[in-house]
Amino acid sequence: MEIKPKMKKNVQEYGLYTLLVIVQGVVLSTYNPVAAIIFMCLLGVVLYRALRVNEARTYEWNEYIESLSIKMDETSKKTIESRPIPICVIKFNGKIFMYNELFSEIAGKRSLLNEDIDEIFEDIELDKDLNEGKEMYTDIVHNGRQYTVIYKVIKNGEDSSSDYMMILYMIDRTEYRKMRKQYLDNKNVIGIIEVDGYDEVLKSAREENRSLLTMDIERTLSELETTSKAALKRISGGRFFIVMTRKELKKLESEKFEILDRIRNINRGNSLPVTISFGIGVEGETVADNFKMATGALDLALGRGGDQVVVKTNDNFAFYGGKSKAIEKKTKVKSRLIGHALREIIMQSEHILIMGHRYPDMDAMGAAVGIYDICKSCDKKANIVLSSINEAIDIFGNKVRKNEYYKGIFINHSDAIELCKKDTLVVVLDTHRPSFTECPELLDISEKIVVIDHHRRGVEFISDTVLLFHEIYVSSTSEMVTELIQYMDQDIKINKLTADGLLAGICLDTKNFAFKTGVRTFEAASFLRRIGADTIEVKKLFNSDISDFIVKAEIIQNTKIINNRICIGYTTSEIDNVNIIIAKAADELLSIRDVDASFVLGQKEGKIFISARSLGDINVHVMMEKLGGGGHIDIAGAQLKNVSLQKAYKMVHEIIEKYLEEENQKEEK
Ligand SMILES: Nc1ncnc2c1ncn2[C@@H]1O[C@@H]2COP(=O)(O)O[C@H]3[C@@H](O)[C@H](n4cnc5c(N)ncnc54)O[C@@H]3COP(=O)(O)O[C@H]2[C@H]1O
Ligand SMILES: [Mn+2]
Repeated sequence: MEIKPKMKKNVQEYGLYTLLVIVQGVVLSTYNPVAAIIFMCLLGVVLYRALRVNEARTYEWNEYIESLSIKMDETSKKTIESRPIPICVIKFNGKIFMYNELFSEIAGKRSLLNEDIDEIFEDIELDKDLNEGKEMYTDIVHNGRQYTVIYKVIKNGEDSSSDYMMILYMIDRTEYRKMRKQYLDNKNVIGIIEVDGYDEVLKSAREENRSLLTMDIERTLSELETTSKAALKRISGGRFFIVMTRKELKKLESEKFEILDRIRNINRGNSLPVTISFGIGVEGETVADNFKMATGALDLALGRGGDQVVVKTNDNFAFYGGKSKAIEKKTKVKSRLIGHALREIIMQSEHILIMGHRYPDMDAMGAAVGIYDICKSCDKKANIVLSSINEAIDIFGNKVRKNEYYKGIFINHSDAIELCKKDTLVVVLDTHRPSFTECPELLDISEKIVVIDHHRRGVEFISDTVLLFHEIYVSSTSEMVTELIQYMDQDIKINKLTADGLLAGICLDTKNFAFKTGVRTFEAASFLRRIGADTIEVKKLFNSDISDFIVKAEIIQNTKIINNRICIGYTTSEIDNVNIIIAKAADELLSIRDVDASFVLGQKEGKIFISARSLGDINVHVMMEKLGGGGHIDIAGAQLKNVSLQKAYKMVHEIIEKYLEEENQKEEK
């Protein structure tokens, strides 16, 4: 309103004139007092009238201005009132300025002018962005109904002094949401259940107990069928097919698939525990999609050691359980079959490229020279792809390099990429993650890939293999390659240093025959001993410098023990082989009494390395998976980029706490 300043100005001028006239009156009074009094009285009357007229004009002016804006509001009011959806206009301070009847019905109040929108809808959150015309959305619940509020900023008028306001449209989504939830809840979920090592488990019970064992399994699963309102059907021996709804799946997920524990508790004197692998497909477009996803999920569950549930959605996997160690299978049939197949593939290839994981360790390297010797015995040219000899393999690597037998064995990445053709055989060892291999480019070029690995399956997997040898219950890739050598039809000649390398691989991954060591591990070791492996030479391959001992001491010094059970330590020393030292330190921390698991962190080249170890009760594989790592149930690791050591330490600490918390909850149940 422009009128006020002008009024003030006018009054000031009136004052000046009045002052002048009064001065005149005073001067006049010295000449003629009577005339002066009459003059003064007339002046009073005139002034009074002037003031009254002024007041009346201001009032009229204000009336006029207000009527103008009311007229303007009247038009917009009409449009708003006629709209068939609830609408309201609020000022930027949240006060209601205008609304229609539908809106007041929702709000549950007739008169809403100047009320605060926040007080009517408690959970409303409006983004007060001065972005004129941009449509924004927020969801609220009011009186048990769900609304989507569409709102935008508008200007009340054309000129720069006009006010910004917000217009809100309320869309009632209650019915839609209800139907959507019902639709999603009732969508189908397909599952395939496999009893892990069904035949072996049955055989592990006395003959007369076997039928009881199968009955127990069936009864437990049909309980699941009933409680989940599902349909269950046995497909073959230890395989079942199950269909249920998503609503029921959610219940199973929220109780973390108790069925795993119930199955594991079955006891009919069987020496092997009963466990299941359960693959579930959900969110697929069709039933066929869900079935396909369930099959993939089951493979993944089995590849991770069984005793777990894998739920596959369109773009994700969720894992439940997986606490048991995989059981060593006594049959060597598979090694013989694979050995035979591998020889055939090698014979059909001109050139073989062998690679392990990045930063190869003695297991990968031992297995690599083992495959190299197989190729050599078949008169084929082979190379090991290696960018540089790292500290984990330096003693062995340099011995190989100097040895005439292995002349020209190592090639670097660029040479390998140049050499690699479509039909070049690429043998990947000690990993199944494409991105984790020494030279991932080769996997894109070659159409002939063989993978030999013993790690529990992660989500990422080399899929197009001509031959896959993936056994998670063996100690090491070196053990697997040793078996292949043993069972290949051809007479394979193994160099003594190769035998040392293979034995070193087994020693490393079993921590000198303490972990994951089965009957077959000793058999492989004794085979290697027979063909010339020297245990003292193997031990020397692992010797370390005094500086390593000092860093290890630093780690042990700052190790913290949580709940008397889990160790966490770190080093800030950025030495080259820090990843090996933390691995060794993590191994050693397990020797502390009562300690079940250990985690050690280190850093180099802007990357954080984490080594995790466990005596078996705690699954460090899933804990490291949370950080993008992997490994085995008892030996795992992860690497992190773009985080500080402190941050990484905190992350690991939180994972440990969460684990202990979940375990507590389980115990309380
Ligand atoms: N991002 C990721 N994704 C998937 N898997 C991941 C991963 N990061 C680590 N892993 C897996 O976790 C296991 C533990 O790794 P870590 O480096 O602690 O421990 C490694 C290695 O650093 C350690 N090591 C190597 N040389 C050693 C030596 N001279 N003395 C003691 N330990 C040694 O022995 C362990 C060998 O274990 P293994 O190869 O069977 O399995 C490894 C590794 O393959
Ligand atoms: Mn290994």
